[in-house]
Amino acid sequence: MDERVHPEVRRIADEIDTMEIRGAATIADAVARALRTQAEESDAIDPGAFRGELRAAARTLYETRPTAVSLPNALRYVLRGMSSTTVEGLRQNVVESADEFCARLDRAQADLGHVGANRLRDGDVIMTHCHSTDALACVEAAVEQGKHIEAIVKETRPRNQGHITASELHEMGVPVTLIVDSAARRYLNDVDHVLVGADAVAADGSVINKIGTSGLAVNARDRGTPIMVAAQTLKLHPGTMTGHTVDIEMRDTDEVIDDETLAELGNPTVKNPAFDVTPPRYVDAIVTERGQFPPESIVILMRELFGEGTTEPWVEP
Ligand SMILES: O=C(COP(=O)(O)O)[C@H](O)[C@H](O)COP(=O)(O)O
Repeated sequence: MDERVHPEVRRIADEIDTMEIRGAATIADAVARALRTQAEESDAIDPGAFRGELRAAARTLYETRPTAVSLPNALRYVLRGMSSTTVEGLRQNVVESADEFCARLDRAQADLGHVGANRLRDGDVIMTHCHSTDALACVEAAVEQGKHIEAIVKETRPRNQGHITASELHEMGVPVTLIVDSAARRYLNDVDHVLVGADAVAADGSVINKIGTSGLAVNARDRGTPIMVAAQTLKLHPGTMTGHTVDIEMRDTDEVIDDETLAELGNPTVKNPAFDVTPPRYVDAIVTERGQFPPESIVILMRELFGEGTTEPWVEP
């Protein structure tokens, strides 16, 4: 571990790694705040040392989880603000960029919520997978508009993030039916929209989200149920414009089965991918704070936002 990295940044990195901090938007908010702390607490004596410290902190955060592109996008946003030639000026740059980033994130989610809410009608039933703050912002806005929405919530094995979704929908006054993941197809006939979030959206409109999203989308398409992805532009993956693919995180097998039970089964191989890729043909709309897009046209928005490429400011020059 790099000694220059502040203990608070390490703590946040650990919590992202163990998923106490999870979900793409929440991770982005946490890493921006972590960089802010690193800058505030830095005792670097010259601008070069300060930049090196911030790079080291960013690298520690970057290496926690590979799939949610909101993480590197947040690091880029905060670090690209470093333009001053003095330590005090650089500190100020980072604090301001981090604050601006977090405020924009909140605003984007609220704006996206209003766009998504327009797709939902009074009396609609949605089906959710995992827990997405962007997706729930759409439901919240619809409820605030006075619409009655009901939800069928998939539990989302192995980590059961569906429980968080069920509890937050309940707090909004949305009646919830909780189902096991394998019951999704059975209940799709009762559903008006599948509503999920995204960890990354690729330039071709593919959606990378919690494992099980692609199977749900294929089944929904088969039943004619529209699939709506709520993803603020922070989830757009700039690297995919230049041919890079999205790395799918493989997590520990102990999330799936404990060692004792595994041994009783004769120690079969266990695979635990955290995410999957839903091709654009199974997605009806990607809802962002900039409006809704058919997945195939998302690349136009990406070019506008990122140009043709991006930097990796956590890499040593
Ligand atoms: O797949 C997940 C979370 O996976 P994990 O639990 O493994 O982090 C969420 O759907 C997206 O991150 C979007 O969330 P949000 O809309 O809150 O950014």
